[in-house]
Amino acid sequence: MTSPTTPEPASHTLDDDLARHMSGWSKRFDKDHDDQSPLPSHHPMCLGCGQDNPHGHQLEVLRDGDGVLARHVFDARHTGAPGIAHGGAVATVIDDLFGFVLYSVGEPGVTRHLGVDYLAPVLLGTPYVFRARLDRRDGRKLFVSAEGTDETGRVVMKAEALFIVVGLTHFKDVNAQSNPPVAP
Ligand SMILES: CCCCC/C=C\C/C=C\C/C=C\C/C=C\CCCC(=O)SCCNC(=O)CCNC(=O)[C@H](O)C(C)(C)COP(=O)(O)OP(=O)(O)OC[C@H]1O[C@@H](n2cnc3c(N)ncnc32)[C@H](O)[C@@H]1OP(=O)(O)O
Repeated sequence: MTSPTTPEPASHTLDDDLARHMSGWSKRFDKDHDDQSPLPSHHPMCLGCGQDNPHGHQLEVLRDGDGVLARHVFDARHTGAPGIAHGGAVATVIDDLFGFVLYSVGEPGVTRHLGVDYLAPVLLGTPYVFRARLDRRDGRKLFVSAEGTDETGRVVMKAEALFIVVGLTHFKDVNAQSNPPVAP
C-alpha cells in the first residue's frame, strides 16, 4: 500500500494505477455479471467520473443492457449561456460515458473523433439520462453512439464517436513524455 506521505516514482504509481484499473475493469467485463452498482471510475481524478476531482462531473455510470447509462444534473460550474449547460461540458460527459463502453469491450481506448448534435438546450439543475453503446468494431476502431434525454423522454442531444483501442503502454508512454509528469 502506498503511503500518501511517501511519494513514489510516477512510473511506479502509474503501473499500480493501470494494474488496479485493469483488474477492476476485468471483473466488470463478464457479460453475465448482473452487478447494478456503479462501474469503477476511469481514475479518481478523471474529469468525467473521478470522485476526487472537485471540478469534475463525478459521473456514476451503470450498465444498461449491452451499453451504459448515467443520470446527470449540470450545475452552475457548467454554465454556458445563462441557465444552459456549456456544450463543452455536455461533450465532456458524453465522452466520458463512451469511456465506460470500453468496460464491455475489455480493452482500453482513447477518443479519436467525437461528434455532438445539440438538439435542445441542456438546462442547469435539470436531470437528464445519457445512454451509450458500441455500434460496431472494425479492428482497433470502436464506433460508439449515445443520446441524452430529459425526464419527458425528449432527446436533447446525440453523439457519435470513434475510439481507438490502445495498449496500456499508450498511457505510460504519454506520461513519460510529459514534463512534469501528470500522473498522480
Ligand atoms: C494519467 C492517468 C493514467 C492512469 C489511467 C489508468 C487507467 C486508465 C486506462 C484507460 C482509460 C482509457 C479511457 C477512459 C478515459 C476517459 C474517457 C474519455 C476518453 C478520453 O478523453 S481519451 C483522451 C483524448 N484522446 C486522445 O488523447 C487521443 C489522441 N490521439 C492519439 O493518441 C492517436 O491518434 C491514436 C493513438 C488514438 C491513434 O493514432 P494512430 O497514428 O495510430 O492512428 P490515426 O490517429 O491516424 O487513426 C486511427 C484510425 O482511425 C481512422 N479514423 C480517424 N478519424 C476517423 C473518422 N473520423 N472516422 C473514421 N475513421 C477515422 C484512421 O483512418 C485510422 O484507421 P486505420 O487504423 O484503419 O488506418
